[in-house]
Amino acid sequence: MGDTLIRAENLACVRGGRLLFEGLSLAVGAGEALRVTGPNGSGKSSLLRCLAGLLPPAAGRIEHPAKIAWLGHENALKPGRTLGQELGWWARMDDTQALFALGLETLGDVPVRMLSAGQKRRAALARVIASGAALWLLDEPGAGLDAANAKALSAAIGAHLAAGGGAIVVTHGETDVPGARELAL
Ligand SMILES: Nc1ncnc2c1ncn2[C@@H]1O[C@H](COP(=O)(O)OP(=O)(O)OP(=O)(O)O)[C@@H](O)[C@H]1O
Repeated sequence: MGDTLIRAENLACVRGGRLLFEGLSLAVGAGEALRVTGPNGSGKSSLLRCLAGLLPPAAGRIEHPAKIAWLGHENALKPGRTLGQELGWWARMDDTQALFALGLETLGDVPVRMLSAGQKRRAALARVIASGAALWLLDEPGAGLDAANAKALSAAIGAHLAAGGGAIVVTHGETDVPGARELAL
């Protein structure tokens, strides 16, 4: 493994009084990806929230030397602001980031609430890419994307890994994560 971006040992997660998983350990290094799979309700999103520091685990230890960018089911874009206001960093985007931005630039003056589901997802993904974080934690990132953008997402993850980043991606199979190991819950 390359430089460790995140390491978790013996994690347990309890939600609503129910034990979702225990004794779970994982590590992701530079250039590596983990694909988290499992049935609905098995705790994939909860695991990602624990790793992102948004949900305290019931047991275990998490260390992440790397800066994290987390993408949940919601896109965390303010509905009343325009896309241009929310993504005011267009000028800083490079070619890879433009994969997602492509086609969105013309929507800069549109309030976020009027964007389509796929457009919002692409904007949220563009923000992850532009964050500069080494470790991406992506919860069903391909939700709402058409085939071309799903492919662009996989390419963006691949480019991130090739550049020494890492990713943990929750997916029901809609996102191809190049070279990923699988963690099945
Ligand atoms: N805030 C909460 N309070 C109580 N229980 C919760 C809470 N959030 C999630 N849960 C429960 O935790 C369990 C795991 O949910 P989680 O969203 O982590 O599953 P998942 O594997 O990501 O599911 P899906 O594939 O449907 O997205 C579910 O039974 C859910 O009802």
